[in-house]
Amino acid sequence: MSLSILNNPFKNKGTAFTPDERHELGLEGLLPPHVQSLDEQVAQTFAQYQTKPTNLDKRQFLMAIFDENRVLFYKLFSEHVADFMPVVYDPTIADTIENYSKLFVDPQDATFLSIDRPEDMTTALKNAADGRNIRLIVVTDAEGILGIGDWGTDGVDIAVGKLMVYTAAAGIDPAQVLPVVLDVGTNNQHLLDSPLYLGNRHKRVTGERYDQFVDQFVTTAEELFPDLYLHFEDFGRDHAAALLNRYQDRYTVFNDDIQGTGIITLAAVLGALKISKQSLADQRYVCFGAGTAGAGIAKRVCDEYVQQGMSVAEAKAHFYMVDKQGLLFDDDPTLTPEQKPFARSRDEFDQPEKLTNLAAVVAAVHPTILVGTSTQPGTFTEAIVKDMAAHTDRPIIMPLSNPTKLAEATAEDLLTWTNGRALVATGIPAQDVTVNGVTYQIGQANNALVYPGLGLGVIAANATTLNDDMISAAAHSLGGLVDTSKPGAAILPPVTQLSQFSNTIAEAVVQRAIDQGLTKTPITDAKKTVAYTKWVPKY
Ligand SMILES: NC(=O)c1ccc[n+]([C@@H]2O[C@H](COP(=O)([O-])OP(=O)(O)OC[C@H]3O[C@@H](n4cnc5c(N)ncnc54)[C@H](O)[C@@H]3O)[C@@H](O)[C@H]2O)c1
Ligand SMILES: O=C(O)C[C@H](O)C(=O)O
Ligand SMILES: [Mn+2]
Repeated sequence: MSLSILNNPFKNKGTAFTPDERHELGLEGLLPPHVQSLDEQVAQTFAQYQTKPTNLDKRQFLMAIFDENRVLFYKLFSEHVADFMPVVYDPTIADTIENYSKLFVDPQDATFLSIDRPEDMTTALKNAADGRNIRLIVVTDAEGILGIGDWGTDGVDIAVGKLMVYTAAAGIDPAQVLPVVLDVGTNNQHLLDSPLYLGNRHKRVTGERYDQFVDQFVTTAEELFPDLYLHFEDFGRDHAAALLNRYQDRYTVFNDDIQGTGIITLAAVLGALKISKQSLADQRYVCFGAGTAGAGIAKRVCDEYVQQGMSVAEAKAHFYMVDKQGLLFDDDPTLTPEQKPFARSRDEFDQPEKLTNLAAVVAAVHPTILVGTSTQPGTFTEAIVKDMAAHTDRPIIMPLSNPTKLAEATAEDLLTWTNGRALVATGIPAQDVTVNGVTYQIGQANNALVYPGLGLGVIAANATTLNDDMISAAAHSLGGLVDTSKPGAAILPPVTQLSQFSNTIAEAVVQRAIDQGLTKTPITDAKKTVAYTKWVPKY
């Protein structure tokens, strides 16, 4: 019993156990005599954290604390959110995924579901829940981890990391969450060849068996955990939108890459327009990399046009999608269902056959908004950016591909090339940039700025569904928080305020659920409901 408490991160307080507790729990002699307060533990561990030379070392150190003591981990995280985000989450999480099998020491309470053992599904989920009331699952099949591709079982860390941010940012109870990886194999040859690889050593299963396995997972999880909010993360382009469409009317589900990214990028656009004092109606939008995120964002921004009073056809006329083949045309048989609504007609252009790359499209279209979700580093070149900036005063440019090594451009280059005129947000955190004596703060257009608050709202409301209205409310609540009074202001609120605006988002989402009658039980006060639901790290 005594050792099981020290080994249970949900119950362990380590040196903070009082003499009475030590006596009651049979811990006499199992801890050093001095009793520390939580604050003392936080100060000591933070000092130790600061001695670690690299972000990967820092993360390893924090994960050891996570494995031992959740309260301490989240108290520490919540006091240093902006500091820890790039270490616990993106971009360092990409390094941990790329080295997962090599660095493995602990499964970190994740659930590993193998397509080769579907008969174990129920038992596995029950084992992992261990009697806990699970309200939130982040599930991945790891086919499209960030922009780094297929990582099989090793992609489980994205589910673990996303959940850490949920709790640190929005106070989701860490005892009510479950990270899940669906190991359906991997097409990553490097993993298949690696003697250390911990996942199933075969190619990805696709088709009917894949669909059945995912379906078995969704229905089993929903049955075991009836108040579940199910977050899909980093599925491949062929599955992400299809799965969202399949389940969103039946269950309370969310796709972060489609919807989370859509919300944050719309919020960034609205923030930018607040600064430039322009209207959405006057924008021309180019998406570079029309995959899961690119199409998800375009849909969200397009819906905003419609909400502001345009017809769907008028709204779509503002969008130009570019993928590997160049501008997407409606006669292209390879278009995905998500790309189709935005494909253009060749008749609109003098020389459509020339529009096979981003530079040609920018030259032809003169976009005012350029969003990068292509996974192709450095593709927002100086020539392209200068061409764009020659036709608009305040070009809105967002290189969103993660991690750092895949970004389409750096904030510094974008501001330098445009003499400070570009309104920029990046996927990963970026330092301030000074151009001509003005210091520009760079907003982070990463879905981590919205999914925690959105999730807290959905969970607090115990919403029966997550619909477009609630999603739109989340985006708008964030846009209102941008401080445009100073020159160089960022187009999104800073990560240092993540806890505050997660709360704002959650309240807006609960209110919208109440207004639409979508709460499982009657709720009257959104603010109180959110406050009541939040978990606080304390002993
Ligand atoms: N900032 C955020 O919050 C956020 C959220 C989601 C995704 N992302 C990033 O966006 C990127 C894409 O993610 P995704 O989930 O959409 O992946 P995806 O695979 O679904 O989409 C990538 C798209 O880029 C296209 N592409 C590849 N090479 C190209 C090229 N040379 N020119 C033009 N297009 C090209 C692909 O064909 C595909 O359609 C990743 O780097 C990911 O980290 C960022
Ligand atoms: O994980 C992130 O940093 C954001 C996003 O979900 C992505 O896939 O890149
Ligand atoms: Mn993602």
